[in-house]
Amino acid sequence: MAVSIGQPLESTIETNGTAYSFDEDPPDMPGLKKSNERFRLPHITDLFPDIVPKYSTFSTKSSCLIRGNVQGPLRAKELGKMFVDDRDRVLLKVIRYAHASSSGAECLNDDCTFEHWWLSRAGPRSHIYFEPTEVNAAIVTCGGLCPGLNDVIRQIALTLTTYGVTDVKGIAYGYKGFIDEKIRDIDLTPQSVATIHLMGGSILGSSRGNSKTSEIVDNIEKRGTNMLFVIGGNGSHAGAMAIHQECFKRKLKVAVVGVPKTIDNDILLMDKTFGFDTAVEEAQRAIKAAYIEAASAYHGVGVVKLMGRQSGFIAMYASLASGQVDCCLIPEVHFSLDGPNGVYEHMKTVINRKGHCLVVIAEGAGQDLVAGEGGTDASGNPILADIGQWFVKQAKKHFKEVGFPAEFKYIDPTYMIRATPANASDGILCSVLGQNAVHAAFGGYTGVTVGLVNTHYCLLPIPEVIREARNVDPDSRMWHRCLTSTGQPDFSPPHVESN
Ligand SMILES: Nc1ncnc2c1ncn2[C@@H]1O[C@H](COP(=O)(O)OP(=O)(O)OP(=O)(O)O)[C@@H](O)[C@H]1O
Ligand SMILES: O=P(O)(O)OC[C@H]1O[C@](O)(CO)[C@@H](O)[C@@H]1O
Ligand SMILES: [Mg+2]
Repeated sequence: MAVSIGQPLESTIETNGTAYSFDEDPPDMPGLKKSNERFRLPHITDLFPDIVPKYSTFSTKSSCLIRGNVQGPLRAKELGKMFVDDRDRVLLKVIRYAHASSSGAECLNDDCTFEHWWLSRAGPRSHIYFEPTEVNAAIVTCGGLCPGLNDVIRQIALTLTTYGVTDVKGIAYGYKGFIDEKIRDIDLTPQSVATIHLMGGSILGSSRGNSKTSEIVDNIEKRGTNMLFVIGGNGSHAGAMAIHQECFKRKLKVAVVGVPKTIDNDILLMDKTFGFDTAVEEAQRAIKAAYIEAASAYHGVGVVKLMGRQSGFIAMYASLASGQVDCCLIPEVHFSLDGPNGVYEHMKTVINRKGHCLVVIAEGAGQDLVAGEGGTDASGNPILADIGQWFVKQAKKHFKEVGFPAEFKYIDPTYMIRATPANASDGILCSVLGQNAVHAAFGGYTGVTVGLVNTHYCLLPIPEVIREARNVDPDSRMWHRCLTSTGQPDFSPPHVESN
């Protein structure tokens, strides 16, 4: 039997995306059944089916906490549209490609049959699975820094307070803070977090490596933590998932919720992650400086290195935003330096035409050309060779050898960019993600993360967003737009047919 959406709040409590009981998809929601399987969100009731949730203590209509059962069915009409229904869904994809050859098309067949994938909507639920006074919450930031970390920490702490939680701890220096007894927790109160978003970095500190799941969960158990918020990238999310699974294995009632942090924007399925916009904006200062230096020198060449270990989103968007960039090199697109279609030839053409040239290079670009440093960091991420310095050295050598005068100015603003506070648009993204992480935990969800998908905030199962790193698709409209802006040719080395 198909169940229609939009039942009033008084209806029976529905949770966990399984609320639709049907033999076939509702007529207006093709693909719902398979979406509910693929994007099923783990829920506390999977482990404790007998938990009876209570009416939410969260309200935007009351300036004081709503306690006990005051907010019963009688108040449902009054509270009106304040809550998100567990059955609300957001479409993952919205373009219906006519053919697989359409730019950016990802299709299962030549006709590009449209697939409906429905995601769960994030937001406050009418019923909660934790008694706020019994919540012992912990927040941890792991991996590299990113603009907006403090905004997320702040908003999680403030939203928890809104529900009536009084025990919120910051775990210092990433997962290490759970394991190393010498590392002290940081008390997070509305007062202590009030202005932290005005600063870059993370007031909790961060780290890589050192994350033995069983030891972390031992510590979670010892402290009695029952809500854990992990702000981090794909590695941190893999860690969060492992913690969630270990908690389930030990039958611990702990909600583990992630907030994706990646300046590189390399998390799957999401429109963008926080810190990315700020990075693109902050990169403009370096690009502009490099442009001015290059344009003020005879045959000046400005080179700017930007972050992007495996994904060139920052370099691509920053180049597009600048409009001054003549050559953008990213990890996803191989390039050759020499030859008629190589980077050097393009640079010479641009210099001959304009008198100067501007190159943006992502840190992960051209790693096949430069001899790598080899090895991995504490978390197992590859340690990259410095492509920026290498490129400038090689290019200088080349131009000297061919007798083409050129003056190079190199800027590496990577850590300056990473340490800046979030801009306004990231500030909003961080705040909404932080709030939604808390709503997810109170709604009983665990092993989930929050993200912006097609401009709507969604809850996603962690494994779906960290299956692999999200990359720039060289066939995408955005990369083609970047190429249209830089005017660079296809630098790919010529394809050699093998016998
Ligand atoms: N597969 C995994 N399982 C459990 N923990 C992991 C896993 N991968 C990484 N971690 C842990 O997650 C933390 C952060 O990982 P990592 O340093 O890779 O940063 P990240 O979250 O991916 O962010 P960034 O985008 O800055 O790399 C580390 O403490 C690391 O040990
Ligand atoms: O210097 P760290 O902390 O190893 O981080 C560098 C890496 O972190 C990132 O900023 C991702 O967080 C990558 O762009 C970069 O390769
Ligand atoms: Mg990572």
